[in-house]
Amino acid sequence: MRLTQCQNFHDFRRMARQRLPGPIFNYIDGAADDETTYRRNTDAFEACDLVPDVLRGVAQVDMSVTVMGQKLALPVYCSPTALQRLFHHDGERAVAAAAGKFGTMFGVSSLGTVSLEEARQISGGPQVYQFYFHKDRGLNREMMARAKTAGVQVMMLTVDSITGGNRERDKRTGFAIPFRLNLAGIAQFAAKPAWALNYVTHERFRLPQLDTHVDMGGGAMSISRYFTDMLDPAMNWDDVAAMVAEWGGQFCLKGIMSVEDARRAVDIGCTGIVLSNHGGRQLDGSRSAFDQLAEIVDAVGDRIDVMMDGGVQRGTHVLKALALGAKAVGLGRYYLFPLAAAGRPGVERALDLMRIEIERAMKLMGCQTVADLQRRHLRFR
Ligand SMILES: Cc1cc2nc3c(=O)[nH]c(=O)nc-3n(C[C@H](O)[C@H](O)[C@H](O)COP(=O)(O)O)c2cc1C
Repeated sequence: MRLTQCQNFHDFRRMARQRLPGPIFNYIDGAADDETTYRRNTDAFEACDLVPDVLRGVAQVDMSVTVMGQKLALPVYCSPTALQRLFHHDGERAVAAAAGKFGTMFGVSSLGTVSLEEARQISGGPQVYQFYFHKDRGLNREMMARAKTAGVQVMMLTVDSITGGNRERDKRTGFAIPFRLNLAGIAQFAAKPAWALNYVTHERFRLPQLDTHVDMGGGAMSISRYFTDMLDPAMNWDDVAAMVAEWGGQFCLKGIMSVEDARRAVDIGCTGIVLSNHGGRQLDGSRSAFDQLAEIVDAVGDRIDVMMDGGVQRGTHVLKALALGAKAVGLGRYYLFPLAAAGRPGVERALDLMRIEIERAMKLMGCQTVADLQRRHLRFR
């Protein structure tokens, strides 16, 4: 399969599956427990229909939005994801460059494989630093100071990962960092020699955000042990309030779902929240962000920027979320499969297809600007 044959999410996913060793494909594609939340994330968009206006003079369409003080040319951004150089040797470099080209925002994960400083130099677009809260408060402060020095515009604290989700596909393959593959996993790596060749002929795999704290080489600290040993399950609202004050800029919480928590985020001075269930990878059975969106927008939408992610595969999904009041929509696997399939050209093609789909759908909906999209354009079945 070739990149030019990829027309949508499913095509990119198929191409990524052909290229990646099974354990890595399943790490991206998988989710927690029975993966019910993962499935619902996309299905939720089918719960309502778009009701278009016509004859609205849509020769020019402006897709830009302003979210957390950042002007984005598109109402979608690349949500932070871990370990991107495992998926393609260019990893975050490819995503940062593609996001910059399309004038949108991208996130670098604490578990990113390219340094946030390097990503900042590659992309002209606004950058999010996705942060986990460590037991070591000094480390938290150090990481925020580092992000500030690098010129990161938005701090994003992930709050839905207080403990690791139950990813049974990874247990079956033995996927872990450092690799601890079982026999079946090793066989699947052997079946994809092109990936293996790229992996060994490019620079060593690193986690530059955590380099000095997590030893990947000797197998001393795996990612799951990073979660259990270094992150602080005692984190509470007071801890986060202190971080928000210390950062003193755009700060959002990723993984808020309840109205109660959304109000608290406003109270402690956050400028944004992302409704998210981590792509179904954490609490299986939790509600989808799209299902929960209207309730949250109604409660706090006039005081804080509400974003959402999870299951977005189409421009029309984005339009539905915007119509309910989301300020912008995060993409996860939508750009990860293209990254795995073809690196930077893959991510660029995916973002371009998304741009074309959003523009076309806005025209067909009779909307010149994102602000024209209203609740009245949606009817729930
Ligand atoms: C492979 C993978 C790695 C991820 N790594 C992180 C991470 O390091 N930090 C984080 O906050 N979210 C992470 N996420 C969650 C995404 O940021 C986003 O919330 C999710 O992918 C959205 O769902 P979608 O993939 O259906 O679009 C990850 C998701 C995937 C698929």
